Amino acid sequence: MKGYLQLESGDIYEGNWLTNHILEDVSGEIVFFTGMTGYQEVLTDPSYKDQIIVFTYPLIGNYGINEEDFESNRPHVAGVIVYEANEEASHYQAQYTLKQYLQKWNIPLLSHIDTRSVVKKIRNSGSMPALLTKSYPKEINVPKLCEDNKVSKVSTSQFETFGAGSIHIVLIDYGKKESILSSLLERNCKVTVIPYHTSFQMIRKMNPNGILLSNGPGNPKNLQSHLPTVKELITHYPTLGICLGHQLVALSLGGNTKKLLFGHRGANHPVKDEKNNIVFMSSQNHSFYVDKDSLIGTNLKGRFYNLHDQSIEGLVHDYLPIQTVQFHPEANPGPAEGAYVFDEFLNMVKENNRSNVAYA
Ligand SMILES: NC(=O)CC[C@H](N)C(=O)O
Repeated sequence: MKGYLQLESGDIYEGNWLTNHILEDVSGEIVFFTGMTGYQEVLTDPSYKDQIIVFTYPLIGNYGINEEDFESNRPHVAGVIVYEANEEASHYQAQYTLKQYLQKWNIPLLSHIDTRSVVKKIRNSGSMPALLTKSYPKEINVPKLCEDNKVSKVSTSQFETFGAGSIHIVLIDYGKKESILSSLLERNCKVTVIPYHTSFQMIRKMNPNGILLSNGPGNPKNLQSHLPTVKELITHYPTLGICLGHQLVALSLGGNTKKLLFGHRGANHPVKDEKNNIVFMSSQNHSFYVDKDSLIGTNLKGRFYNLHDQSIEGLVHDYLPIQTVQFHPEANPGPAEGAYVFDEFLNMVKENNRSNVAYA
């Protein structure tokens, strides 16, 4: 069955609508991911909530979908665009093909779209609203993007504790990836995952040794009303902020975030760590970034930089034990070269315990 991708710019692409029983049109912000593998992790990363994802690698689905590599309990993308979708999954762990999995969750999969051309459009004009439809669009009817609070759609509603280590980390769930939790558990932490709107007083009662502010979907400025809590947390506890968490730390201390033209989404973004004077490859998924000039007077300083566009990839604080990263140290998908950020964070937490800094 034919299907169409319409961009806000007016461009229309014809492809094959593979998830046949899904009849409705879907709309969302169109973004692209450049990794050759890792589509399962991308589909289930809550930071992709409501986005239409274009995979640039021309053959997606070879190894199917398995039970091991989910980053959350369901896919979050609004729609999926590929050049070719492999309908036979050849991997011993595969439980579904890509199409079966998306069909199960009512998410349209459109193939044989000229993904190169779509990506060139996005690179020139920026991430934009797009529509996936089964009937040829006769007029421009791409809905505007909805600037809602997407974090509220993906954060947990429960308090849950994992692991039994002596270091207790409270993980604030703005739409966390499972790999962030497992990165802490592998390092023998006790981790309590909590809803994003939990108050400072309640977190304080949990007596954490450190705070991890997770990744999450949408514009960080949609969480304006939560910034006072973030500020209170980071001035009382050693903190690691990842992606959205990094952006919230910057906003809460008076910095500013802006939107990139087309975002960073892939598994090979080179990052420079100026503290250790090394360059490594990182996994990334973000549209927003912290504006360097806005940090003047905040006591936050850049430590990590993206070598493609020099944008900030991580911050440290002049005197508080705060570390933030825009990239994904938990990888999945992509290289784990930045995983030492978790070790540094836990060393910072232990050091803080030892010196017992009298924060408040
Ligand atoms: N992965 C993330 O946490 C993304 C953060 C934010 N939603 C952005 O797009 O920039």
